[in-house]
Amino acid sequence: MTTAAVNCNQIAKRYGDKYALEELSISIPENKIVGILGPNGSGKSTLFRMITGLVKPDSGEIEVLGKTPGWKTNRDIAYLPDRARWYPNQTVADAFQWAEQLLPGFDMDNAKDLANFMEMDLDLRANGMSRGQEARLMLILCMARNVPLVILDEPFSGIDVISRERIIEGMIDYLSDRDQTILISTHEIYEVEGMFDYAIFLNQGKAILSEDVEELRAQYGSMHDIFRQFYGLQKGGF
Ligand SMILES: Nc1ncnc2c1ncn2[C@@H]1O[C@H](COP(=O)(O)OP(=O)(O)OP(=O)(O)O)[C@@H](O)[C@H]1O
Repeated sequence: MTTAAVNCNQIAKRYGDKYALEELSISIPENKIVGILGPNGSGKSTLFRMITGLVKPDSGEIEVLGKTPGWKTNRDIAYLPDRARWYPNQTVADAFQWAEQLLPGFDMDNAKDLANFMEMDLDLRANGMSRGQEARLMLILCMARNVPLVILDEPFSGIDVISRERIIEGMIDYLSDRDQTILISTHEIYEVEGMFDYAIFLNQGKAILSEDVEELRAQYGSMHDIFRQFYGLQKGGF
């Protein structure tokens, strides 16, 4: 039987009179790479913030790794928020040392391997980093951690298309023998969908599909095709 990493039962979260999440009931299976997909404003980041305990549901129940989210569960979660900032004068190597001291489960050897395939120079200073290099650093800090749940909120934005393809290939390889649940939200669905074992499609705060990718492919075609069918995807993105 598959165990759930995250269970949401009839979750609602409202800002003013607008629902960010509404009647959300999903069960995210353990040890899978899961695409959390949907157009702008569909509730992806709100769901991630709720999983990390930063946002509380107005109603409904959420369980993460078998517990109510909060500081206790956060030791077991590596979270890459969509609007991260880095400190200006530190090098990549400094950032790794900082992470080794402060981030539970951070593994220096993993970080160095990841830096290698992402072509990150360890002497590069944060204030000299391009947006794409900063995105790589944040991704490495998150993925290098041996924790059961990793949340990557738009990890590839700012990374150019050629590097992105290489990074995604490297990630598939790196993640293939790790027992972790990885949640990834992305708008680069066409390039990334080969990574996913499971996908959840959100629309206006509700889950419209939540299924193994193989099942979804058999029923609807690619994840990109699902976007076309369910959200009226225009050519070139959404
Ligand atoms: N702190 C907040 N205050 C007010 N409204 C919010 C807040 N956070 C989220 N919302 C609203 O909740 C809805 C869901 O937002 P959320 O950021 O979760 O969407 P998203 O799917 O991550 O979007 P994107 O793809 O653009 O990152 C949006 O309508 C957004 O405006």
